[in-house]
Amino acid sequence: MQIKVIKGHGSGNDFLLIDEISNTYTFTEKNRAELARLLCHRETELGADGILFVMNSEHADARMRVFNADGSEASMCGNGLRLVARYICELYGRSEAVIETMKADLKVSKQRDLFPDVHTYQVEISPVLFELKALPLNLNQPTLYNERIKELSTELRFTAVAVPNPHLIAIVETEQLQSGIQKQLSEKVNGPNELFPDGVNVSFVKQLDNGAIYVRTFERGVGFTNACGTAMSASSLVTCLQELNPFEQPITVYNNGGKVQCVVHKLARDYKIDLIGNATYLYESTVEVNLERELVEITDKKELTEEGIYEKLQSEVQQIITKMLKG
Ligand SMILES: N[C@@H](CCC[C@H](N)C(=O)O)C(=O)O
Repeated sequence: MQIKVIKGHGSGNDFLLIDEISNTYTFTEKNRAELARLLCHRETELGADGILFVMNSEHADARMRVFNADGSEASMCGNGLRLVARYICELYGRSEAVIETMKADLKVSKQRDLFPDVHTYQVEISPVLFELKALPLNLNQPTLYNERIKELSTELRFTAVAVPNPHLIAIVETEQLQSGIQKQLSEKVNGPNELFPDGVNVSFVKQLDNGAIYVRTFERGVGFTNACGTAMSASSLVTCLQELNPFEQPITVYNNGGKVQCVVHKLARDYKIDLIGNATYLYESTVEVNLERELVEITDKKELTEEGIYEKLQSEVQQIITKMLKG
């Protein structure tokens, strides 16, 4: 079959966007998982952290489904939603839209560029759930807030939150970032294990100046990625709850692929987060895919020029991260 894809990224978290609104593909559920495993594989010419399928919605402007590189489906994807926001706003000539995701309809809108000439979108991250059954996390307590999990580490304290995909977050110091502990415990909770039967995204967060944090995430179904939008949003929330950053004010979140801003809103009964960052396209291409024989061939490719502009933001951020890690 022939498939048109757009390769893009949000903070270096890269995706293949497939438009099922304008094209009449007849993918089965099995096909979507197979396409994710095949096209995202880094040894193919494409390679990505996941696939974003953009579909018609019965009640919203469009629907997003996100598949991780291992073929598992995630309920949400913050960086991916910014790409879908851009795609739908440009497709319909709008500056805002509502996108249906697995568990919620989310507002998205075009914003002033975060960095000169970098397309910037804001997406809503909601619902926010602290009940352990929402992740799920099998511990004999209702929630986990800044607490130890003895099976994972004797020194780190974790908060568990679903937004609504599952996240485990630890606020750490530079030495802990530089140790191998994040990889070790992330692999444990994302392999067969009793604590997190569905796996979990694991983030280490370091507070920088007031109003700025650094977040590194090991993503469920992928491994370490440059950035994870839902993780940066959940991490911002955790820093507000620990009074490291204020609610209702922009928090700059540095990551290995760039930077975003998060604003954490405290509502009457719960929280919601605005995630604001780039939606950068790298190229558009047509691929010939044979799922049975696991073959992919790019038959047409149009490079776009946006990455050169984004690299300026990226090099500024790299200097900040290097300085931070040197202490
Ligand atoms: N990178 C995404 C999250 C993608 C899904 C995640 N790996 C999961 O399985 O929950 C983001 O930007 O939020």
